[in-house]
Amino acid sequence: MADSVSRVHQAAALHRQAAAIAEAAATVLDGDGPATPDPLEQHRLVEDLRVAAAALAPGWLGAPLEAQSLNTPLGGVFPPQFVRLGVAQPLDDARFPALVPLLGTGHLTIDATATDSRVFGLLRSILVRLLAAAPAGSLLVRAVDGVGAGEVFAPFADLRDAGLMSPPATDRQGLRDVLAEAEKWLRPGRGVAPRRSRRDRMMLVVIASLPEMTEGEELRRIAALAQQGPDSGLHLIVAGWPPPPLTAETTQAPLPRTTMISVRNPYAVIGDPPGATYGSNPHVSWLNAPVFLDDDPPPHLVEAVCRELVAHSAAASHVTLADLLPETADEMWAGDAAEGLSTVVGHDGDTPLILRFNDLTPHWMVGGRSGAGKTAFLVNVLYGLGARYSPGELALYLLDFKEGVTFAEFVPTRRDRTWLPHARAVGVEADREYGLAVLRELDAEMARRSVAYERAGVARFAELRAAAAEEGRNRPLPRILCVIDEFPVLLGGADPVATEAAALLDSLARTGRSCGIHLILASQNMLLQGPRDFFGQFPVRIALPGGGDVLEPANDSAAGLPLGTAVVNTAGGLGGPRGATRGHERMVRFPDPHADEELLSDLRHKLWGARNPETQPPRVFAGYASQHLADDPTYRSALAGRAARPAALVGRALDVNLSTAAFPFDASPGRHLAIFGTQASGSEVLDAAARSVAACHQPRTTRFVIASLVAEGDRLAEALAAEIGHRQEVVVVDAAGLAEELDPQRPGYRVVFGMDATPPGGLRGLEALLRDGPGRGAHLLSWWRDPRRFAEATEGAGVAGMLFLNVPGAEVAAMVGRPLEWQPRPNRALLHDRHADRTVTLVPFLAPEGDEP
Ligand SMILES: Nc1ncnc2c1ncn2[C@@H]1O[C@H](COP(=O)(O)OP(=O)(O)OP(=O)(O)O)[C@@H](O)[C@H]1O
Repeated sequence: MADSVSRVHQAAALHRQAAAIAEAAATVLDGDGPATPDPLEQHRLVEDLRVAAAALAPGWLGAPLEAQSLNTPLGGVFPPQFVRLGVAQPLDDARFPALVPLLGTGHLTIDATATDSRVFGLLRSILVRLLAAAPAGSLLVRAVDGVGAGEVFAPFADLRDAGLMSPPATDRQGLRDVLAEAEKWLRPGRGVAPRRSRRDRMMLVVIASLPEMTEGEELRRIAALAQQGPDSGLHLIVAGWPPPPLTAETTQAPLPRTTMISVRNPYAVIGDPPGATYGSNPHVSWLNAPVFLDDDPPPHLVEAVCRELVAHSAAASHVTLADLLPETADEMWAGDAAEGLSTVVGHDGDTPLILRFNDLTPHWMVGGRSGAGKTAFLVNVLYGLGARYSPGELALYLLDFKEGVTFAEFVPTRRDRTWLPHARAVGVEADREYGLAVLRELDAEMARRSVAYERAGVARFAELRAAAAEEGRNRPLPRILCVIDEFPVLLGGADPVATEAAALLDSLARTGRSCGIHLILASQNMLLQGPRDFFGQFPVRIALPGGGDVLEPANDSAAGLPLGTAVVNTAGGLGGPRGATRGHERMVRFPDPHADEELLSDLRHKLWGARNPETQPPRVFAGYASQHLADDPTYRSALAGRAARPAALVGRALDVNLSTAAFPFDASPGRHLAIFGTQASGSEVLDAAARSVAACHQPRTTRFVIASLVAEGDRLAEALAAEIGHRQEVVVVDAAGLAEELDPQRPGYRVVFGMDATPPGGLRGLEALLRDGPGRGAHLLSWWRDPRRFAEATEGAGVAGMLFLNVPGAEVAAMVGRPLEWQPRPNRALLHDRHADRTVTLVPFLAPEGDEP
């Protein structure tokens, strides 16, 4: 620190000295003075200027790059203030480096774009100088090149992974994104007392050429950034400014706080820098000597600088999953959750940052754009906790509402049968209904715990656990952590699911803390516009790249974060005074847990191996997965002869247990099942329903009549007849045969594929069968592609069980007789039982063929 202060003092002294020399030189260089300057005197001054330039722009900033040694060390004073643009040549044989102040002062504009080879070379040489001279990682470059497709920035591409340079924006939207990021970089709270700069990073926006169609709006934003930027460490280099005016609207003044370069042939003229002048003559506002701009730097030089910066960033960011885990094997599962849970979430320099779930920091919120490493961060936290606390101390409920695999690694798969033993329920690409069911389960657990508090007469979770231990309960009460990725999906939409989910989340957020129930809500799009006091329950805010929204609007500390870093704030995102450090905010680096798959896999196997062998695997809901009758536990127990009464099993309900959705048959009139939907999956659900009913009956105790009236049903009907034929009497009929079989006096099941295709007159017996059949053990299981045909045929004779596939909500409402919450979507169905007045959304049973990967 003292070192850098003294270096700043030194630079300031050099600056004063150089300014004095420049002033003396200017008198002579202002060639339009009355007397022709003495060449000898000019040579002497040029020499003085060279000395001054070497002091102001040492090393990388001012040396000729073609002669620059690769061994010149990188880094130096922050910020590198002066940078060389080229060589000024007042006389044929007298030259000195032409410098401008840029970082820490203002901006640079060039009146030609990088399509001019001199500008092209200049931009690269300025970039390599600044990147090499600034302390590694302290200069973030945002690049725009509307015309040249980013070619000028190509040699710097390696800096992208280190987060130091963005991929060049090449169109108007890209420009807007860059401007938006730069605007975020601006310090808020202008107009309040100036604060000491806390930033140790600067942002440099380099526009090599504006995209076509750039409009007045963007140009104004650039001008506004130029006005406000320097106070916040934001600087611009704009080539092609002012842009050629297309309309009065796009006519632009020079940018404020800017040194302007005007490219002539073969030299350039450099205007006065902001707030200063090169000359003493008030009529001359430029450096009164032609300047030959620096050429494109040697490629190996750029490459070497980039390589070293990337290596530096990799070394600085080298945190591995092992750094977040307990150090020794003895510490595995040694944690006691009575007072809270804690884990290391990342490293601040060399210091591990420990975060907690306890009374003070009960819930966390995580924000970051897509690809910012949210999954990585959450997976780290889950393994960190899973390694420290046993499943008896910590239970996990994991919900992911986006397409992706955030939590898929915690559940058993065909390839790897292990699972994270703490996981109780895992939803991958979960449905909102499933999310709601999980919240209900947590709410019920919270209610049970609240009652236990009252009974035990205690107020704190640790006391509750102690009381339970005294009562001789040998298992401690675990803390529960529920992680919800993309939680806005659950709360989105103005429907009853959203309303109930919001109420449950609110109650969990408020009351959960005292019951040992904790939440992590994550999203790429925070919109913290819900009730303020709801978000107030989340004191821990973690901002990953692009996730600054989780912080207070006035807190800009997450601007420009590279991948693998996060701002962790434990004061609800509050910024607070820009002091040297903020006690409640840290920037940490965190690893990509999947960088070392072997370590990860070993860890999961170790945790799984240590579980109580009686632990059940988590209940898993994978939104995209099909469900099959053959895997269903209720069906299996029916096959084993344990069915209490016949029921058609049609799918798995969207509840936490994925319970089997069943339609039971009894003797009440109307006890039949009708399946609706044009999709052929209707025939598959009917097939599952018929198989399951057959399984519920002891062999040779009932009779099945099977008819397929549509081509889509033929194959299934045939296979079904063969299958059921092993256990029960089966008759396969055509439309005419079916008409005969619609006889309520004959017990048994009629299974009809495509019943809407019955020829006219073929449904005459239907009404009687529907009404009187059940009393005699006769039931109809049918699939209708067209619900209207069903309505006409049944004419109000009730069918109690209706299962809807791709049937619009309005039609469902008309058939059920009242509105129901239903949006038809792939792989989902709605089952309504009129008698029980129950409706469930479910994943229907499909035939196993065809949908397996
Ligand atoms: N700390 C890290 N260091 C380096 N690479 C990382 C780090 N964290 C994540 N990554 C990589 O970045 C990519 C995106 O990470 P991740 O999937 O975690 O992001 P995400 O925010 O969950 O994205 P999405 O929301 O789109 O799923 C992955 O390829 C991952 O390997």
